[in-house]
Amino acid sequence: MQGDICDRELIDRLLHEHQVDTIVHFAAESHVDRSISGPGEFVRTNIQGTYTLLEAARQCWMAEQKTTDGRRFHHISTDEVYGTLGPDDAPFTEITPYAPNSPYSASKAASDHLVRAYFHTYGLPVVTTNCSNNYGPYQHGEKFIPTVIRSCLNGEPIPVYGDGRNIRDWLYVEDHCRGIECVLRTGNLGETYNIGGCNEWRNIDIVEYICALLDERRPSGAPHKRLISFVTDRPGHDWRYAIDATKMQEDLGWSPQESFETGIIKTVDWYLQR
Ligand SMILES: Cc1cn([C@H]2C[C@H](O)[C@@H](COP(=O)(O)OP(=O)(O)O[C@H]3O[C@H](C)C(=O)[C@H](O)[C@H]3O)O2)c(=O)[nH]c1=O
Repeated sequence: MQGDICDRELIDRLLHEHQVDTIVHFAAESHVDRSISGPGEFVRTNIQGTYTLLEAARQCWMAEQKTTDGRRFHHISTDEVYGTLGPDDAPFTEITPYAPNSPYSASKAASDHLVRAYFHTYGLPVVTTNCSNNYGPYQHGEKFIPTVIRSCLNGEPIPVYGDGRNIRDWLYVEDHCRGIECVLRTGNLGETYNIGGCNEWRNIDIVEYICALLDERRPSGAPHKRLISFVTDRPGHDWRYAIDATKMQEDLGWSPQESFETGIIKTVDWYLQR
């Protein structure tokens, strides 16, 4: 669906014309750096936009059609709402307190709270999933892994923020999709589920791994590692994210199928074949 998520008339029309009974709410401004340079659009899209969708669903399903049977509002969110971890901290679980640090994560936390409130106050049938860092084919070029691969292929500096020791938990996009499908089919209404890749990597290790893969698959005469360029750190840069996906595993039988090593080969090959 294309259009402005804050356009209530448009959303109402779509819900009615297509007799929508399931909403999977992916729409968001998602890039932390952009939220630092321009937080307003994140407040509008992520908070106002989620409110607009929730209100439209409540009006259509509850006020007009007067049934929530077979209806479901699935809100896609992020592990960034939990803030940052230290080296020895346990990974985020569904009961980790919210502590967002960037305008992006604060706007997603606000949207999660609105979704929760619509369940508790109005009984809207909602579920929320909070995922770790996605990667794979077709990812937006602003993200880290596309930036690394593109820089290598163009022979340009690979920008690594700070000392490159920040850690992320990498989730292959198809594992995320399988997780969402699983929650859509069998997740309990009102619940939240953490979907993570169980793949914690330091940024610098990711860069070196991709450089080595490209040295084999697209040799350029000199090691791609030479392109690594440490640049000014992101303000308020969260140090580590990691998800404990036990609830997904034990309650719904989901676990990621890709290791980082298998997922990154598929991703790099997708760029090489384009
Ligand atoms: C773009 C870029 C990033 N980085 C570093 C910053 C992070 O430590 C790491 C990943 O950065 P990226 O901006 O790709 O992703 P996060 O800031 O971790 O956030 C992402 O994962 C979460 C779950 C979401 O919810 C966000 O929507 C999504 O954008 O690489 C660099 O070192 N250089 C770069 O050029």
